[in-house]
Amino acid sequence: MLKLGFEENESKGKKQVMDLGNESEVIYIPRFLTWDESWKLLEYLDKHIPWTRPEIHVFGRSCIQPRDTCYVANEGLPELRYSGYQPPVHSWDDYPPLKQILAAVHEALPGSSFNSLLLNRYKSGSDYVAWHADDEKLYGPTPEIASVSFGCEREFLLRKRPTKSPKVQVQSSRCAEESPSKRLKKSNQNDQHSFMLKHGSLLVMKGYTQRDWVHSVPKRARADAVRINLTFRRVFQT
Ligand SMILES: O=C(O)CCC(=O)C(=O)O
Ligand SMILES: [Fe+2]
Repeated sequence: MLKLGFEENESKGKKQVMDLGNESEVIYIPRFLTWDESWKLLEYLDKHIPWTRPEIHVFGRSCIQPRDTCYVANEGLPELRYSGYQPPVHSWDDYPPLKQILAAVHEALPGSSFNSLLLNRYKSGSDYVAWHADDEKLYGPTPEIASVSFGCEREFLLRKRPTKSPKVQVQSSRCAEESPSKRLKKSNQNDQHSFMLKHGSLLVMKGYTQRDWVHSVPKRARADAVRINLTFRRVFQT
């Protein structure tokens, strides 16, 4: 099996470390994987992953998740459940390239040990993920989440949760429609951040980012090509 090389050098593009305050941090490495290996991986993932577009349930309403998804995890972990949906668990062994990407991510993030992976496929600019936090209990209080992107560049937004009555504005739904731009206008400059997630990039959310911030990938009319995103997570045994 070919090793995807993670080397700490200039060719990775500038590594950005963003301190969000209160022990929340985001790291962004634009050229984590090379352009060529990223195209091969995109092609492989598009073709071989058993994508589904499940029905999810939010606040008593059901809707079709506005993107394709697949879940891969180690055996014997507590099951993931979000928006009333429990994704079937697939095995790493059936998708060797996922293990290669996992190894490269582990190499880039010393001390990390991810045991699960949520994959998303955005077929076009009308696919999206609504504002949410990956704050499911099974990830613990300070989850490290490593996100690798392939294909069409899409905007990844981070927004601080309001300090008062946090539940009011935050959608735990990942399918609800809302206009991020309207909300963004109201908030402070330091309470919102945007990253154009490049083909082959790595973005890491750390510390209390899931407790204090929400994130989304909004619809974009002009994004006309497929994007695949992989988020590696560690599920804790209870
Ligand atoms: O596609 C992305 O960049 C983010 C996906 C995400 O936030 C999630 O799957 O929880
Ligand atoms: Fe997320």
